Amino acid sequence: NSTLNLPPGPKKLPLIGNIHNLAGYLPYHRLRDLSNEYGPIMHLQLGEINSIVVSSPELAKEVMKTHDINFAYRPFVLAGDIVSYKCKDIAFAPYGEYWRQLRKMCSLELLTAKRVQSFKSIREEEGSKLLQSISSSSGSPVNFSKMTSSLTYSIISRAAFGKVCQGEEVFVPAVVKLTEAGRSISLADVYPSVKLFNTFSVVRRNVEKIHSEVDKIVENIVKEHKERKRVEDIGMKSKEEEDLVDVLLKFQENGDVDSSLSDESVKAVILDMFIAGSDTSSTTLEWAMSEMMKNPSIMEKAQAEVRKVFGSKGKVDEAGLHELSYLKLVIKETLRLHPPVPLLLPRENKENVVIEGYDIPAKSKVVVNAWAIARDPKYWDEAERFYPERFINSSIDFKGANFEFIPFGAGRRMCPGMIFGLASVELPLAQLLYHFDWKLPGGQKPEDLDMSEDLGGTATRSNALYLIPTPYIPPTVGKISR
Ligand code: HEM
Repeated sequence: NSTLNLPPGPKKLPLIGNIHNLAGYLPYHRLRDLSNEYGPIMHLQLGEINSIVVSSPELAKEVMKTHDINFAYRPFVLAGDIVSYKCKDIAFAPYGEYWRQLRKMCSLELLTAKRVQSFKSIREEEGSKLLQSISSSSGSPVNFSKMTSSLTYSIISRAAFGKVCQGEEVFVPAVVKLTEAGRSISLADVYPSVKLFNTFSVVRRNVEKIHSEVDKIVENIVKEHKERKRVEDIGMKSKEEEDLVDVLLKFQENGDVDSSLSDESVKAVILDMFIAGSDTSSTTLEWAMSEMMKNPSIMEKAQAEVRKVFGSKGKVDEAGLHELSYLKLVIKETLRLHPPVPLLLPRENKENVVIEGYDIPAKSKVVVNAWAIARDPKYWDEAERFYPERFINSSIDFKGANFEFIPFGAGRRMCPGMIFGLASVELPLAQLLYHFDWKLPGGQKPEDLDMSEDLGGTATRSNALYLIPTPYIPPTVGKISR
């Protein structure tokens, strides 16, 4: 590195480089503080790995648009390698033909607006179950965080596996454990040349153990689907009845994915859907509700809108969601202040490249601090304030064209599950606002609500959100309709 003009960064220590600069902090907070000192493009040495941290919209655009192909690779992460069946999923697959085929499958069938729409009744039924369970605790505190997390897992479970699958009840808790274990950083990740770290890694042992439990269950689910398909001839199933495993098996059978969609690939993609698709939505629900509890006037406005749109219907359905323009602004503002994946997924560049006059060596780990960018007062007025109205008459959106607001990433590797994710947030949020009034427990005032964060699989609240629900009785309706 000594002959290169690397971006600035904190002083490096022998052997560990800058690892000590990150230990013990929330990484995206710490990286924002460091970038305030060293600038929007920073170099950190993490053991043997060159790590580049980008913290401005302009530089995010350089990485994810101008040099998109070069930065479309993912760095090696031991835990991710195990979870993804050696990169046979979408998120860890290296940029190339196999990954391209998987993404094509997402945009043609797996995660299209039409497919997401076909899961409407799943969302409505699971939402109604949640409302019933909250109703039964009316007047006493409910663990809102836990409830929304189990809601989004149920939605993805039913979308992925259909209705009846043996082992599903153990599968979800095992995937939660796997997601937690899968985020571990191991010595093998930062000292790849020391093969012993890879072979004898504690992370390897833990993750392999949980992964093999999960693998057995998902293997059975895939087998069940194949068997059912043989007996029933799934070709007769309408698209609305297909679940995600059915769709993947159809691609496998037709040889559409480079003739190489093995059973392992099917399992890897299904696990991706769970890991990438459930906590991201429940975290968004949790923060949207937290921000509205903190800002009662916003809560009132959102509730007034949903209660006006659905009026005396007695229930919220997806057909009317497009009328909830203020609720959509609330969700947008939640994703700005609380992007569930604050550092996106790390990228790796295949070739040496110069950015902002600095050398970025090939195979650097490149991190975009989307959280810091979305709170930067240079780009946002009253950046720390939760203010959904900021998006009225603004063309700024999260679809990957405005680099100051990239909760779903941008460019080739942008999240393919955005429509699915938003659908799993909008309906439940509207239902929860329509059917209940909400209070903080223990006489807490809005300003007392703790908003501190923790980085689990996603950037969640550090303490679960407890709220007291009081059922709202719509003008001409006596009970929650199912
Ligand atoms: C609020 C919900 C969600 C948010 C905020 C979110 C965010 C993200 C982000 C930031 C990335 C990395 C993008 C990049 O590297 O530029 C990503 C990747 C990905 N997401 Fe999502 N996501 C959400 C929901 C979902 C859902 C519901 C699914 C699937 C059912 C999904 C599947 C994926 C996959 C497969 C990738 C990897 C893409 C690739 O590497 O090519 N996500 N997501």
